[in-house]
Amino acid sequence: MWLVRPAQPDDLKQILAIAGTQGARLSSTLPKESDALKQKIELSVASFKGQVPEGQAPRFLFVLENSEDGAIAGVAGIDARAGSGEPFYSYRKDALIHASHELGVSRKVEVLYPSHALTDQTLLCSFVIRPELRGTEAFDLLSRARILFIAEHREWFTSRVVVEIQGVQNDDGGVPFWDSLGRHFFNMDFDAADRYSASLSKTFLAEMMPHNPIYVSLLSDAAQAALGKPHDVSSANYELLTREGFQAGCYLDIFDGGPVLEARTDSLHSLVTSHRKVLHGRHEDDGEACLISAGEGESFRCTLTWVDESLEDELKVPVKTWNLLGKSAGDAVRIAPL
Ligand SMILES: NC(=[NH2+])NCCC[C@H](N)C(=O)O
Repeated sequence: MWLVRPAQPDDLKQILAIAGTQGARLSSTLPKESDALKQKIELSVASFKGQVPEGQAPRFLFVLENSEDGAIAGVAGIDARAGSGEPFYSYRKDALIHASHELGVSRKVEVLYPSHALTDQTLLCSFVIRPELRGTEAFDLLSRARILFIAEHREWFTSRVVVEIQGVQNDDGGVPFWDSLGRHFFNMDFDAADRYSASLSKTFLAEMMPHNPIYVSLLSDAAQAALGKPHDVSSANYELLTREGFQAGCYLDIFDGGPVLEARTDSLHSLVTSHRKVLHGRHEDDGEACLISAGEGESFRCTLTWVDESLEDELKVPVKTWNLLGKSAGDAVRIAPL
């Protein structure tokens, strides 16, 4: 069975392997270097315990584990505050009218403004899954388990949630938006910049990022076409998040021009449709398939199960679900329809 649980220091090797399977091509906020990843896991462990060091914001990292052999097949994160104490960078796409009454011309010009507006909003991040699981139930579980976690610990998170979606990258590794813009200022490949931004400090962004607004019409045609477009490999993720109620607004990723999706936390679909129930009685493998989560903080677990709901708040699930969640009769769980 598939289980989502908090990442542990022992998972380091397996998580590194997963971060690698993405290939250099795929960006995520998951560091691909052992030391940075180790630190990220340590901060996550402290976050789940509610013991984040002074001056840092909670950053949670979950893994998708195959309970039969303990193999990890995916990773997903939540940063309680985007930027985690530092500014969080985006571009805001806006428009200006350039017009001359005398000449009788009027033109709408798109402009990208560097913005820190999303700083401190809750951020879904670091989503990586084995490619063969993309779009499956395990994929749903890994992504949506985070929303059940937010539902269960609502006070840890802010009233809005954002997600940066990977933007367009060609098969040869070229990133049109980066090649037309970022490359001129950062003087490095997209992959290098992407790697730096996944490591813990981001001072290089403050130093290298152009401070002035960018006129979209001065970018290459390919870069303009890529603005706000998700990468093909992100499409399953994009669709899932759209079903959760996320929408693309005016914000774009500063490196690849990918869309930034936004939602009101309290309207997230899995949050609204999930219910707290009490575990009671056993049940066979049939009925309604659901996501089920249990446990607070470091003991949080989430899996897929068959449920039989009775009147009142009692819930019957198969014995193996009880075992996987480490819960017994009378314990509270949360379920959401698949
Ligand atoms: N594809 C990327 N790595 N883009 C950089 C994202 C940086 C992120 N918004 C931050 O401020 O931390």
